[in-house]
Amino acid sequence: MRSALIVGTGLIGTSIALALSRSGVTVYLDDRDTTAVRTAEALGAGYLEPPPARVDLAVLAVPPAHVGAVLADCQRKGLARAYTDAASVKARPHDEIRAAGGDPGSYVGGHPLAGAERSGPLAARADLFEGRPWVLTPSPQTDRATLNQGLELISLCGGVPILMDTDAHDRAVALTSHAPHLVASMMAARLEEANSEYIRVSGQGLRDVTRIAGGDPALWSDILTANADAVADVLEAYAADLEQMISVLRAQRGDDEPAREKASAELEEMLRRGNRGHARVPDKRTSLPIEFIAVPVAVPDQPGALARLFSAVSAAGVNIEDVHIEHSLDKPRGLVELLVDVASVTIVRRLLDENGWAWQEEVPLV
Ligand SMILES: NC(=O)c1ccc[n+]([C@@H]2O[C@H](COP(=O)([O-])OP(=O)(O)OC[C@H]3O[C@@H](n4cnc5c(N)ncnc54)[C@H](O)[C@@H]3O)[C@@H](O)[C@H]2O)c1
Ligand SMILES: O=C(O)C(=O)C[C@]1(C(=O)O)C=C[C@@H](O)C=C1
Repeated sequence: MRSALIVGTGLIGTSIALALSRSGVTVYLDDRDTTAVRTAEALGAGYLEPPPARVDLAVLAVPPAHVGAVLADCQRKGLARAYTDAASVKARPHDEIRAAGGDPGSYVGGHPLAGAERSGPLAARADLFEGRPWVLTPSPQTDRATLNQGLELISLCGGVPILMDTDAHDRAVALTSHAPHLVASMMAARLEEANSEYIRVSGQGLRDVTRIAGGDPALWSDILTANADAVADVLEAYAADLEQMISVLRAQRGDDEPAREKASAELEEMLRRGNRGHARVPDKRTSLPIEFIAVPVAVPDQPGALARLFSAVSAAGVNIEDVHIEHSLDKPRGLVELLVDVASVTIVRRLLDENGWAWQEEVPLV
């Protein structure tokens, strides 16, 4: 791929543009919001002027409801040889493309499974898609050259391609992304009017389960309405679980000892089901065929402390595969979990001792 046009230079479009520019692709930027497109240009994501000739690939990183019309418009103008999008739902944009008179041959649907709860170009990162799944939904009409451009895009962004049909994709993300987002919003909504004394008594758990509730309501309302049935199916399953858990907990206040025991067993089984489901969530640790160890290190809440820790580890030639940070609100320190491969643990442990860092027993992750 030599040239690309990115339409929609928000979080996803600018992240794709940065990744492509970094790989030497000439990238042109377009957005109906001039501030967004100028910001993306200032970040080094690409050029503001219209492409002087047909580009190899146009990527439509606009909200799902806009994909059909934007694609038809770009195809009418003949802006690219091939087209893809990044929308979080696939069946409805496919239908809208047909309805808007778009050419299905030069289009392949796309959806990178990476993002953030922040919108706009300032939240963009060139490495956002590294190691992340990226679904392509070719239709029977999609031509081979277009599919290859989609695959090359994913490869240039460091993603992992997955081919699916649109309905299977939408059912999958209803379970793995859309319903969890709505539930995170509902959990966070319960905090809106809660007593602030109660909210103060919160730890990392609440932040973990509500982070995505910070997402853009307009975008998420578009996503959820475009995948409404599949999301409602998942919510019905949650509702059955919720009903069961309410009865299980209410049973604890009765005098019926056998009923209480049965309820406790059901509660524990739900928690075990949760453990088993959680263990199936893929992440960098489980998707790579290497054994990782997490080394938890106490880090003082001081300017430069993290940088000192990271540079000490990298100076020893050890790659930090991933890092999790847990802040202590009431203590002047946090807990930083360094993920390193099993062969490097002894080196890291010695290095931490030599430099006076307090570390805990490492936790094997796979
Ligand atoms: N946010 C995520 O985590 C995430 C992850 C994967 C995929 N996606 C999908 O990527 C797409 C973009 O999401 P985002 O998070 O980057 O949103 P964003 O709000 O950060 O960016 C969207 C951009 O599209 C522009 N835009 C809207 N309509 C347009 C039009 N008709 N023509 C030209 N520009 C237009 C907006 O001005 C905005 O700059 C969405 O389809 C979303 O479903 C989002
Ligand atoms: O990590 C996040 O903040 C996201 O919300 C990313 C996330 C998700 O994993 O559900 C959200 C929507 C997208 O379509 C793809 C990815």
